[in-house]
Amino acid sequence: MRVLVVTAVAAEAEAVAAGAPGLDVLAAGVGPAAAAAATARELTAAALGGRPYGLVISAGIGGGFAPHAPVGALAVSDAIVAADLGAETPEGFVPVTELGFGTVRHEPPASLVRELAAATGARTGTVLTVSTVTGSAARAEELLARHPGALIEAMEGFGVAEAAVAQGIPVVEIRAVSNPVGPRDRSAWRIGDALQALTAGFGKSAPVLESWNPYDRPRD
Ligand SMILES: O=C(O)c1cccc(C(=O)CC[C@H]2O[C@@H](n3cnc4c(=O)[nH]cnc43)[C@H](O)[C@@H]2O)c1
Repeated sequence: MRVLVVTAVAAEAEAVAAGAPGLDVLAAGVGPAAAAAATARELTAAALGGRPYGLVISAGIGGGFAPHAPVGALAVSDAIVAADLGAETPEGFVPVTELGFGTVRHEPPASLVRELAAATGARTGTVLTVSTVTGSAARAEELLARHPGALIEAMEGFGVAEAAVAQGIPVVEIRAVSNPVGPRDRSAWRIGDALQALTAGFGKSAPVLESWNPYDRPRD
């Protein structure tokens, strides 16, 4: 099974490739729109070339919600959620699904999440996709109140997932925590530590990714 890993920037792609050199890795740009466009292009080219992908992974660094996702931790998504796709109303935020449109959530195969977490020691939980990085405690609390299972905030997963799901391909997100979600503090960033955790996590994930087959598993 071919696996496509989609990161935002080259440093993340290099960290993934250092851990799992056998995977195809694409640096697609920052944000959900760039991620969706590049992922769709890559999946379509592979399918037209007769070598379709069987799994897509959104990967990179991300913000961690305290206390469950400290800096340097690795997380595997059991849900990929668009956290700011909706409307502000006098009563608060309303997701697009409640407005009668689209979707805000994709769920990776449970067996894959379990096996990746067991192999890597990663935490599992919801990974939020946002278009605006959280910069205050109030916003972090608001997101956690709406998504009590949230572990991570990043900017690409939902875009990658939309592109994969549109082509019937399973998707999962793997993130290493570079900073806490909350008040803006560039001095608290640990990008090097997060990239190292990403490399180690992909190194441990490689055997799972080589053997996982969505077609010969009992139902999740
Ligand atoms: O300038 C800031 O305060 C700031 C804070 C956090 C992240 C950024 C970025 O521009 C990084 C975007 C890039 O990295 C991923 N990422 C890493 N940490 C976070 C986060 O806390 N919230 C959202 N995204 C994050 C993201 O997936 C992008 O690829 C700037």
